[in-house]
Amino acid sequence: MASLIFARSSLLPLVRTLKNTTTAELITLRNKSAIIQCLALQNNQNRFYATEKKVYQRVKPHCNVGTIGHVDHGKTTLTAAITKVLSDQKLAEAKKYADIDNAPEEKARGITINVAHIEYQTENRHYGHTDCPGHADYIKNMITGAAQMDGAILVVAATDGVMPQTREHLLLAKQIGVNHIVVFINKVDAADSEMVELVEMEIRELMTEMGFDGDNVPVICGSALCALDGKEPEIGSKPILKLLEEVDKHIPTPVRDLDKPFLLPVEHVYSIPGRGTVVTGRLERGVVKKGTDCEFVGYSKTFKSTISGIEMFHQILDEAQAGDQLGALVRGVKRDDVRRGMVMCKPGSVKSIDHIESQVYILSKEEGGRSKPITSYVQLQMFSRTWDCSCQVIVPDKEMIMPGEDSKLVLKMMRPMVLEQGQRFTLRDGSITLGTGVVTKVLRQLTESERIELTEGKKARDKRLAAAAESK
Ligand SMILES: Nc1nc2c(ncn2[C@@H]2O[C@H](COP(=O)(O)OP(=O)(O)OP(=O)(O)O)[C@@H](O)[C@H]2O)c(=O)[nH]1
Ligand SMILES: [Mg+2]
Repeated sequence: MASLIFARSSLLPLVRTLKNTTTAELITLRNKSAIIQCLALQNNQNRFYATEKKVYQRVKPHCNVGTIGHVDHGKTTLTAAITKVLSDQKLAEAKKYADIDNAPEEKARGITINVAHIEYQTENRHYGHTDCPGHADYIKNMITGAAQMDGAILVVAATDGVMPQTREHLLLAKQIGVNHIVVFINKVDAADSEMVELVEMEIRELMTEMGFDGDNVPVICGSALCALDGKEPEIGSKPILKLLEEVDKHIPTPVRDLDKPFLLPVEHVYSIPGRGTVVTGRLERGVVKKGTDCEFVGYSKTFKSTISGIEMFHQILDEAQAGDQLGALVRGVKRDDVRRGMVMCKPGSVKSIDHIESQVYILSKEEGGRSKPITSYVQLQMFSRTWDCSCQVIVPDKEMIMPGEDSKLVLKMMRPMVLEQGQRFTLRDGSITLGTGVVTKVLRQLTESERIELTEGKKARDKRLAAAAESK
């Protein structure tokens, strides 16, 4: 929000000098670069920024991908090779290996991740590409969604075949819902063709075993190093182009947030005398219009209403889009009916959930976490969107999770809240952030007796059960 205000206020005087630019038009602009882009377009001569700053032109659909796979199998070399081959077609800026491998540090909820964000295009799409320098960075990046991937390129060296991290990255991809994978068998310059065939069979088998469509997954064989060095096009640049063709075809363009049913996590609720109740927050997805029916969900409650007015920056508008920070006037709702943490959404599009399976990364001490491991039955505070709620953790499959480790975790919520597959959250204990996670599966609702046991303890549950039996 701050940056939006900044963008508007710093650019407004400049904008006003332009002919044909009304304030109303500006309100619909999303951010600084959009404003710059719009100015450039309106001004035809691209006088303002085009010479100083590259303007991102949204002409092709955007897709986020990344390279995953075992250490040293050639993920970074392949990333560099892709930019090299595409730069020959003026579709990317060639990046050197060292530019990618020295990825700047990025902080995602207290976790430092080294991640390189590379940009390139094919004829059909614009890509954001993520490459991480190390195994731990991949795990953290995938769980925190620091660069959420719509699909991934799995790199396997023909010289090694499937290795432990090939498995681990695939498993994690499956677990968190990165379902579209294209395989690149790398280093074919250093392996004979029989070996390459064997590795291909091995990967298809592994992927089938993990629940991917192993028989039909595109597998391309080549040498990233040859492509990067501009040598042997048959195993160099050609397979890279083939790979990109398969990525274009096989990884679907994600549904844009604007096309999804709308959802706004409530940040604040105000009562405005003479007008009614206004809820504020950032529209996470979809589009809302004045007059739209809505539903409030959270804290075990669900009720319907209608949006009778929308405001942004103290101005009234008819429609708001994903990304907008807005206030919505809601009909027939009392101030006390709604509270921060609920969501306002398209009726019927979300549910309150109290039992989930997740994949979490537990922070190490150096990352600001605790030095103690996490064990079953402890109670932690879970934060997601604008709500927080106590929950009980169950560590399945093992005794405990050590700091710095990632693991599956089952969470039982003290109160049902809006949670969806793919939703990210953090776990805290007092003022310490212990870990971060992503919902991988919604489990069945807790039974009444499980709920009593969870909120009031085993004794209370037994007492109630006994009382109920007696009254029968
Ligand atoms: N012979 C041969 N070597 C390659 C090829 N691609 C990469 N290499 C070499 O393999 C080594 C590892 O390559 P990287 O690109 O750093 O591998 P990585 O998967 O990014 O490694 P990490 O980020 O450490 O997991 C380097 O020495 C590369 O030069 C190839 O096609 N053929
Ligand atoms: Mg690398």
